[in-house]
Amino acid sequence: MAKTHILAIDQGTTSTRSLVFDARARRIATAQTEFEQIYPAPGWVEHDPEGIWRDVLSTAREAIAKSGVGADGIAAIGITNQRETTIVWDRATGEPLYNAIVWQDRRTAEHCQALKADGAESDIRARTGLLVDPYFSATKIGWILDHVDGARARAERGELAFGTIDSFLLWRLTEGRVHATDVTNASRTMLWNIHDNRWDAEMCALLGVPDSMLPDVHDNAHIFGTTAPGLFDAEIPIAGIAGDQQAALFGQACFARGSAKSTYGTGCFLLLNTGEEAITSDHRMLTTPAYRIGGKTTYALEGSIFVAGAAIKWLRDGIGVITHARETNDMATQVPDSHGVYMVPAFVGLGAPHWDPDARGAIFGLTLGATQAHLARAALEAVGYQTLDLIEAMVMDGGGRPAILRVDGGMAANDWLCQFLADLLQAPVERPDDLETTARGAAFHAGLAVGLWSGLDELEAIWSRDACFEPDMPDDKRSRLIAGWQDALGRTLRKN
Ligand SMILES: Nc1ncnc2c1ncn2[C@@H]1O[C@H](COP(=O)(O)OP(=O)(O)O)[C@@H](O)[C@H]1O
Ligand SMILES: O=P(O)(O)OC[C@H](O)CO
Repeated sequence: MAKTHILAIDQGTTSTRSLVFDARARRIATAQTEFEQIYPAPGWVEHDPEGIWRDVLSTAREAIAKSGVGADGIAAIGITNQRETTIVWDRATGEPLYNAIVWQDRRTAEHCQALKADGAESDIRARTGLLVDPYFSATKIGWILDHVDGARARAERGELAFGTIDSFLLWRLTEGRVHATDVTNASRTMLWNIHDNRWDAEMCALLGVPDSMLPDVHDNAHIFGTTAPGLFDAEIPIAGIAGDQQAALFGQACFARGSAKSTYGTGCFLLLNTGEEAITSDHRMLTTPAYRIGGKTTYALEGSIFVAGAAIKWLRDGIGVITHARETNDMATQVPDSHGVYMVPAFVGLGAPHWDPDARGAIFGLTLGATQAHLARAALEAVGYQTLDLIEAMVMDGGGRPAILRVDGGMAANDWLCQFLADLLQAPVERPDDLETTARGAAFHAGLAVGLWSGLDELEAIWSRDACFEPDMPDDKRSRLIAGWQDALGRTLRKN
């Protein structure tokens, strides 16, 4: 059978999906399952690695079956994953020593404070492009080595392996034959030198991670290995790996310097392609490889907002203002403005560009005329204002102002939000016909590696648009709205 399809595995924070794409990158089959979040203590978040592996295998088999092309028709597998989440396993048995410690987990906050107090932040930033924060993998690895009996000694003897989820899945898919990752996942560990393209010995020493634990690092489009016999009805090359936000940038065909995508799910992650230049941000953005193909790295600036769709979920589950997230679209349309109501959704602090972990959510401007519709509109507007703040920070960093913003994620289905984004950013907002851009990005990498697609030009031609929202708001209104947001934000930030 002709091998013309790609299986993408998208292992996310709350669900595991497997999707089959055809040679035009059209999604022809999807299988998905949600899984358990484990909260052993306040601020701790874990996942069961064995459960993740079972879900990957079962959804992959189901998606292949649904596609009707059979394992024989699959040219390659692409993996994309929640980033930073950390697993340490035994090289001899493949068994994890501890649950996966998830990117949201804050248990290493004190370690990070100590690193900052020791003045390590600027060096870490210069080498890795990251801020010092429990978000990234290195302090999580250290925690496992220091809290699982005998782990540090075993790591020093070379008996243990570390990996982000992609790397663990690759190990399992190849039955322990391959211990590797890609450059985007490596770059989220705080151990990877983004300029020299190597594990950084000084970072490993500073953070107490033996280099024998670390995976080999390859391009995103690369034949990492082949699935072990018996897992599927055919042995399939694993030919693409990328962290989920970088995969979404790639899936959105943001290949040119200055192109940008924003993914609106629970939170929002905005990545701006900065070409061959790794821009160090003065405004607390992250510098990150977007992709590496043929040994050549393309970089991005990244801004992360912790709460986007989660505020809509709060309107539904927390205070019962709506029954379905999609209702917010009509509610926002019903009123001419938010009636002076501003929501600052700092439910878990504020991420980029403020990084204020102690800020808390607030609603300003309430009068007796305020209604549920105004509240819904204010929640959507807050996503727009925060996106604008990220773009302005990136512009000040020298990343350039994106001519167009491409959006995806569940919340991008909201037309009103897309229009408001266009109005605030004064730039067209484009939505692709398939919002599963993360999986598509992983499929793109895998397809490139096995020659299903010839190069970026062909991928760009494959990308197709569902809608384009053009800016249409008078300047004075825009300025007035933004001034109101900045006032509300200023009152919320803890330093005020
Ligand atoms: N039409 C909509 N309008 C506003 N918010 C929405 C809409 N549809 C979904 N959402 C929000 O988007 C989020 C789901 O998006 P998704 O990309 O599936 O998130 P994740 O992958 O982070 O779980 C939820 O928080 C939900 O409240
Ligand atoms: O799994 P998601 O879509 O919530 O993405 C998580 C990010 O990769 C965390 O950095």
